[in-house]
Amino acid sequence: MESLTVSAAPATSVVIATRESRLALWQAEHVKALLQARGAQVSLLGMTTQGDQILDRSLSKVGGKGLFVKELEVALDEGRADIAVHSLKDVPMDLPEGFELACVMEREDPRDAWVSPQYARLEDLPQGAVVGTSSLRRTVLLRALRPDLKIEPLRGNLDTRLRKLDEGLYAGIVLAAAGLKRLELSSRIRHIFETEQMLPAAGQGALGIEIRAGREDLKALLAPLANMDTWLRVAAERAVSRAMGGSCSMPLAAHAVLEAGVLHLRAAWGDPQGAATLVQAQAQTAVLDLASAEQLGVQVAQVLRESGAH
Ligand SMILES: NCc1[nH]cc(CCC(=O)O)c1CC(=O)O
Repeated sequence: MESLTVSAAPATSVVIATRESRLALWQAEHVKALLQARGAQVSLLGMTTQGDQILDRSLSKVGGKGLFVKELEVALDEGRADIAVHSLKDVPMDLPEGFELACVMEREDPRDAWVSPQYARLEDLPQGAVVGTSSLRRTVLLRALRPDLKIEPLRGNLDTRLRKLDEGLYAGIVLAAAGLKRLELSSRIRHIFETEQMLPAAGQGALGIEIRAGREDLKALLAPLANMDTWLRVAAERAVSRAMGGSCSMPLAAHAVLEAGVLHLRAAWGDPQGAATLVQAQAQTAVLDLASAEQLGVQVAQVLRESGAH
């Protein structure tokens, strides 16, 4: 198993750049508490990103999920902050030159949740019911399960999405279980989809900490926060996305589990304009390090492409 080589003395004071949604603040506070417990002085620098501001269009049309991390990276670059805490799902496959992922932390529930005031499960929806999601992945997975449903766009942070549901615009919506659990909104969950039914997005439920490349003092401080099992799983998942073209705005799902040293990876792709059927692939390998996890991802992506994903 890969270990983190650390050569500098750990940083003692840290500024965390964070978006200001409730979930982003929860995540930043979570890391703050962990670092404070290790004796560091920690403060938060809150900021609004383009991803938070653009609510009327699908992110895949205006530049993708990178919009959630760009401003935070500028703050790191200018030295106004030291680290940025991200939902890994929102982090582009390749970080810009000069930045790196210092660690991947323990994963929350990676699955998707069904949220609906009226219908306990997706199966209970009447023909043609309206389901809210702006995720291409959720759209193609929902369509494969229920081709009759009408999928309508739904953007905004978790509270905004729940409010739009409560306003009656949708029969139900699909959200990441992780965000709902972190914000103590689990009571809104009617049903959690098994991963076989609704394959999660690469990195869903995992947090990653981004730093400017070469900040060895920060790496030394953050090393104990890393969870190697999660890191191996998301390395494989993210490698599928990268090998499929790197864009996060793709109708692509990738999910890995680690059992007795064997990494099992599944991926699915759907054509939002084409048939409701999914292209699926899976593979497993005894995993030794991040490089072999990524190799598994590349292999699965190749099978997807050979089966018609593009
Ligand atoms: N796309 C937005 C987003 N980014 C991260 C999460 C929370 C779950 C996670 O940490 O992966 C969510 C909400 C959602 O997809 O419902």
